[in-house]
Amino acid sequence: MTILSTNCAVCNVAAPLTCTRCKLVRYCNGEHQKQHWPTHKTCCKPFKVQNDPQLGRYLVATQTIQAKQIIFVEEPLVVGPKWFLTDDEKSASIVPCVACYTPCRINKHLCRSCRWPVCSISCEHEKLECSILSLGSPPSGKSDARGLHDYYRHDALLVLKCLLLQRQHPERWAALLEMQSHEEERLGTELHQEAEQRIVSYLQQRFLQRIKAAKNRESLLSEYSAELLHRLCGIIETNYMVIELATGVELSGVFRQACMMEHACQPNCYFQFDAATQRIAVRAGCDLKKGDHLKITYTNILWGTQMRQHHLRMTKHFNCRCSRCEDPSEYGTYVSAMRCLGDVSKSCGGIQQPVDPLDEQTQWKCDTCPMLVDAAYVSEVQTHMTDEVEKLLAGQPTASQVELLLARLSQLLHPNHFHMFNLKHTLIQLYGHEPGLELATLSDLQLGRKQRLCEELLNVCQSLDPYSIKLAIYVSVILIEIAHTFEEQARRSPAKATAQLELVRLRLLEAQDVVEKVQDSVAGKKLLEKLNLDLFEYDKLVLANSHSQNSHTQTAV
Ligand SMILES: C[S@@+](CC[C@H](N)C(=O)[O-])C[C@H]1O[C@@H](n2cnc3c(N)ncnc32)[C@H](O)[C@@H]1O
Repeated sequence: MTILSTNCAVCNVAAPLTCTRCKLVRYCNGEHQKQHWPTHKTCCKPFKVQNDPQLGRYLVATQTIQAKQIIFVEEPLVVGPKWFLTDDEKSASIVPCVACYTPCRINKHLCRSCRWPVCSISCEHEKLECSILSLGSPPSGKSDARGLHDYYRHDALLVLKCLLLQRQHPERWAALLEMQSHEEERLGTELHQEAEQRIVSYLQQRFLQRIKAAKNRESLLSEYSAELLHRLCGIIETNYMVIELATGVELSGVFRQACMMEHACQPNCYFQFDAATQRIAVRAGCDLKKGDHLKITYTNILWGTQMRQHHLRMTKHFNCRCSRCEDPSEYGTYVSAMRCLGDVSKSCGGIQQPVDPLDEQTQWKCDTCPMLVDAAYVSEVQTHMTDEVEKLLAGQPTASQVELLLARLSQLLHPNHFHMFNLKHTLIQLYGHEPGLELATLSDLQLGRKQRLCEELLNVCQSLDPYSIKLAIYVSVILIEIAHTFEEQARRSPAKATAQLELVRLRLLEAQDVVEKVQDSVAGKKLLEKLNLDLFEYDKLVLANSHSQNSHTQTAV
């Protein structure tokens, strides 16, 4: 993706100068820059940094900003391999190339100097990083998989890359150290212990402690104490942003300004990453007014309040007090709500919600009967269900298997509960696509169910994320599936076909607009391809429909 035009804003020729304030607009010469200023000043750098005792630094719009407008573009302070690996990734035989992050076999090609995995022998990486990694004792050719994984811990390299800034970019190093690290809150926590084992002792014992004895130590690093490494882990943990490349590779980056955006469970900004320049562009997700805070979501927007709060407390050390977190019904979606089972004498079927959603230990009360249940009970039920849902979805289930689990969970959960949401989102992609359940073979009842499920899911998404920022992929899938049901209905009832086809067109265009935000991700790219095919199919249907309408008219005449 090219984020910005590289041409002059006045005459559109290749332009070497950039507006020094916003760094967004280019000019071929100073004359054109001056000439453009009266127009450009109305939108140049439309935000400022502010400070608050609770939020720390945060960003505020200083003027109206239109939806999708780029608010700022910036280079990273540091970018490196994915910061948190899943268990499967920790023991995978495919790892990111130490130089360019292209996935490569762990023991196929190794950098000639440091002996770390590279995608090809000619792919070179940064010299200082290579010199430090060269101090290690790489596993021999005979090492088993465990030995290789213990040594090549690419998830520790982001901290090493931070350390390198001391020498490579002192100004970036200073900016990095200004970032919030929550060092004190981390002490004694699991996060701290994990960082000690995964990063700090690993980097120190394998590489950094060998600097003192190195012949070229003067040219390496001077500061690498355990305390400093822990501080860097805290800075990364508090601030890192996930960057998904078009290849599917996930990186982690720390950005001076973008990382100042505060968290809200309903975001109003989103960002796109340009792999070629490594720059990030922050865009408005909706129209913003002067004084609006620029907000992104640090956690999973589809989780219920208790899970989001827990995650934010554990990893970012704050209690979110946003309007969604304060609302027991979560904007009327009930994505955390449980079904009340009543007591031994009487069943109920009411809805149970947290009395105080901001309190982890809160009781949950029924909206119909006096029943109260403990947070521990709710948490146990949810954990059990997480296991069941994850297990089922990991195994590529059939529609009838998903329906069975849905029916079972519906005894205990609100129809919009996030577990139900996940199952239903899978189901809408099975009805119409599973062998034997293709659109044409669905009964009217099944087609109606698909459509109702789509509408329910869309309502939840629009309440939680009205600008389809975090849920762009989910929403595009739903819109595409709604379009499929309308298309099938058009095929089934020729009398209503013209009206149904218009609905298909509207839903597909809506999906196209939403998917634009995530067009650089693997899922976004796939959806765009699917949308193009669907639009082609739509055109064919419109043509066929107009032929059949014409022939009807002629027959009637
Ligand atoms: C990515 S940093 C944001 C920049 C940070 N405020 C600074 O001054 O560097 C994340 C940290 O900002 C604070 N923060 C962000 N959003 C917040 C919110 N909605 N409520 C309270 N604190 C928040 C928390 O301390 C969090 O760990």
